[in-house]
Parts: sequence; structure tokens; C-alpha cells
Amino acid sequence: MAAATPHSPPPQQLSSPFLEYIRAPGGLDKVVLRGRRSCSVEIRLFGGQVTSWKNDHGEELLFVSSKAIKPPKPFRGGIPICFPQFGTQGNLEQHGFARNRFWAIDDNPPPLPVNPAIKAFVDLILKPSEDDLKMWPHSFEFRLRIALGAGGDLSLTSRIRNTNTDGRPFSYTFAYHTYFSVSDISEVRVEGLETMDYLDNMKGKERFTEQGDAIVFESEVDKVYLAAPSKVAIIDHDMRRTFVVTKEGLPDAVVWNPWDKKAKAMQDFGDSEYKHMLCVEPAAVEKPITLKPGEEWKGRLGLSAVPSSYCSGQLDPLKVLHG
Ligand SMILES: O=P(O)(O)OC[C@H]1O[C@H](O)[C@H](O)[C@@H](O)[C@@H]1O
Repeated sequence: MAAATPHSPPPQQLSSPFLEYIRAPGGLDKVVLRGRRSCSVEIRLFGGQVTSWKNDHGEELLFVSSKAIKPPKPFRGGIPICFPQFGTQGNLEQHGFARNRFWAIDDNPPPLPVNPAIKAFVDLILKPSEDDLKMWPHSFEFRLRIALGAGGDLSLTSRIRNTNTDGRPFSYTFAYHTYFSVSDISEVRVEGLETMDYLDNMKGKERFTEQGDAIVFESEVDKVYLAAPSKVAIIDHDMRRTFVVTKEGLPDAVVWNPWDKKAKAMQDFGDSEYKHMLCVEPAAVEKPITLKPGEEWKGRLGLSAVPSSYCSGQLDPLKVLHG
């Protein structure tokens, strides 16, 4: 049952000076994590979705559309959670229902190893409602820890447990649909995915192998990179900033930018906003994850934003990916 409502009282966990629970009308209650200087992370209970991540200068690092729609529609930007289905790969609504549900604060989560670099964190939980069970007849507990590190890095750890009592396993696909804010998509490079195999969603999921150097963008892209490395870098030349994306338990990485035509067709997205965003989404898409009753899966996303290190205008990819 989804016990979560946007009006549930803030629990004990939220009494830390690094955490704030903010009530807002229209199902927009949120939790704010605060770090050093102006670092912060905002999480909406609707969707269990990170909607803001700021660095210590207070600059926003995630893209959120100016046309984003309020609940009950999914929210365009930040880090939507795609579960139990990625995309249209099944009978459920696009990207599954988790991004469209009210999550609850998990006041008493099972322990996770504590990283001493973590400044503030919050634990959320999603359980299926009666209606969810009609669409996807599996009982589960989805625990999500969102943590802000001392250096301003952000991590999301998902733990999904099969709580079926009828002995049945279930399978799902999953993604952290991360929208990065970039200065100009035409100036952005992604390193770490070159030479990888991918499924092209724009070509009926046909399989190709990436050729050449770092990935650059000059038209619509919607690809699922398979068995992608655990570290990928998004290099924003104009901002002199590199996002380092790390992933655990998530074999694939989806890369998406709708470009101009699709942008115009999207109701909750500005016509030119494609220039200022890029989705790089650690995911489990090609091979669904299967859990037997009592089994738990863990998938982690780590994000940091570091100044790009240039030498004669060239970024040293080894430094970013292995430094
Ligand atoms: O519009 P949404 O349902 O949020 O989906 C936005 C995009 O998500 C992913 O990146 C998929 O690969 C795309 O095919 C899809 O268009």
C-alpha cells in the first residue's frame, strides 16, 4: 500500500540542521539537504525525484524545464526514477509508475554502510498501492537514499526487495533518468562510451557499435549503451565543468537529447530547451533484473561536478575517467 501522502508529518530523521522539510500545496512537499556553503539538493516526495542539485556557489547543475507540469504528471527535469519499466518496454505507462507516485519518508530504513564523507541524507520508500498491484501484480519495497557529500557530490542508492508472499519472482527494468544542465549541447562531449555497443531507440532498437572519439551532439539522440563503464564524463567546454557519473549495479547508460523537432512536440518542454540539457541515464534496460521473493537488488548513482582541466584547449580524458 502506498502510505505516502504529501501531508504526512515530518519524521524524526528530518530534525537535523542539514535537512529541511518544506510543505507546499499541490503535492509539492519537498526535502532539502544542505551542504557546505551553498550546496544543496531538493527532493520532491512526488516521484521520489531530485529536482535540484546546486554546487557551493549555488549554481544549478540539473536541468528542469520551465514548462514542467505539476503532479499528477511526471516532472520534466532533475532525476526521475524509471521503475518497474524503462521506456515502452512492457505494458505499463512509459517509464513505469514510480515517478508518478507519492513516496514516503522512510523513518527506519535497514542500515546501509555509512560513508563518512556524507553530509546529509534522506531515506524514502515506495510500496505499491492497490491500483499499482492491478497493473503490476507484485509486492515490493523500494528504498531510496539520497545523499549529499561533503564535497557537494550527490548519490542515489536504490534498494528494491521482492516482498511477494506467493513465491513468485518478478523482473523489471530501471533508470536514473538524469537531466544535466549544460551551457550549449553543441559544445558538450561525453567520454567513456566511445567504442561501446548501443541499441538505437530511433532505429527500432537496432544494435550498433559507436565509432570514433568522444560522443558529440548535432541532432536528436536516443541510445542505450550496453555494458557501459562504471564511470562516464560529460564535458561542458563553455562552463569549464565536467560531470562525472558513476554507477554500480546498472550495466547500461541511456543518452538522450530530443533536439528541436521533438522539443516542439513536447508539451512540458520549451522549444529551445534542448540546447541546455543532456540526459545520461545509468540504467538496466537490455537485460531485466529478476528478484525472487526475499531478494534485494541495489543500484547506485554517483554524481560530481568538477572544473574541467585543460591543457592547450584539450581535456585529458584519462584524468577525468581514471584520475
Ligand atoms: O517524455 P518521457 O516519458 O519523460 O521520456 C523521455 C525520454 O526518456 C528516455 O531517455 C527514452 O530513451 C526516450 O525515448 C524518451 O523520449
